[in-house]
Amino acid sequence: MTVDAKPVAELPDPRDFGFSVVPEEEIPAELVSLVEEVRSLVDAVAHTKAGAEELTAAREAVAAASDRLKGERHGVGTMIQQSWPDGRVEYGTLTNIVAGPTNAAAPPLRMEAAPEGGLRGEAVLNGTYQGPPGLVHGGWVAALLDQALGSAASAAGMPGLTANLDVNYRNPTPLDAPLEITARVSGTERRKVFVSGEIRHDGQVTAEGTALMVRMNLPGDGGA
Ligand SMILES: CCCCCCCCCCCC(=O)SCCNC(=O)CCNC(=O)[C@H](O)C(C)(C)COP(=O)(O)OP(=O)(O)OC[C@H]1O[C@@H](n2cnc3c(N)ncnc32)[C@H](O)[C@@H]1OP(=O)(O)O
Repeated sequence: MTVDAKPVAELPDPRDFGFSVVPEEEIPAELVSLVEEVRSLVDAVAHTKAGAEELTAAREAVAAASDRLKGERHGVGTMIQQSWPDGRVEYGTLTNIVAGPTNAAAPPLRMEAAPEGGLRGEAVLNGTYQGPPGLVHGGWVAALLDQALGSAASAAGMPGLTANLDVNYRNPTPLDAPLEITARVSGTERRKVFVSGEIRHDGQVTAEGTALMVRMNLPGDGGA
């Protein structure tokens, strides 16, 4: 179903709407490396059996590290501009909880153009994303799909916000295992963008989702 589809010729530049934008290539390699280390730290803390002395020493080391980073900060809402090998430029938020490259709480998920159309990405979620024993929390399964579906709409030139998300959990989604996430636009109607996607492990669908994204109301849309 495609009615009155209006993909934008070029994605709007968030700078034109007053947002700060950081090009991904300007993120220092040292920050990328620090974020990786903090991801390991969160996992280590969540699972540690260390004794009181080691825990106290670790807390002091972490507090000292926090103090070192209490200088100038990016504001909430800062965006990141990512350029992909396929030539696609995407804007997201720097600290997006699913895909933000500087957010140590993000897995992170990165979506690239899939040969069959739409987008494809891979992620491994460790034990800090746990719901049932050994399995990814259902809310995080939904979050992965929401992000992938939103990215698919954005990659098709129709960035927007999720108005509705439906998730079917078909099989358990394992922790510490490679997950494949796929998403694509299935139809449009005025500003409504219908998207669908799946999460797979070892080729088996663990969850599938559909969403309605409502495309950003841009100047010149005439309210369509
Ligand atoms: C740079 C970017 C990077 C983009 C990067 C991409 C990655 C981001 C991925 C993460 C996605 C998120 O987490 S987004 C965060 C979670 N979502 C939100 O916070 C959104 C909260 N909701 C809203 O702000 C609003 O309700 C909107 C924007 C969704 C829609 O408001 P609106 O703009 O005023 O549009 P509105 O006229 O109401 O609706 C337009 C059309 O959609 C229909 N519609 C609206 N809501 C629904 C609904 N729930 N179910 C069915 N249909 C609906 C209406 O009937 C209408 O159809 P018709 O009359 O045309 O037939």
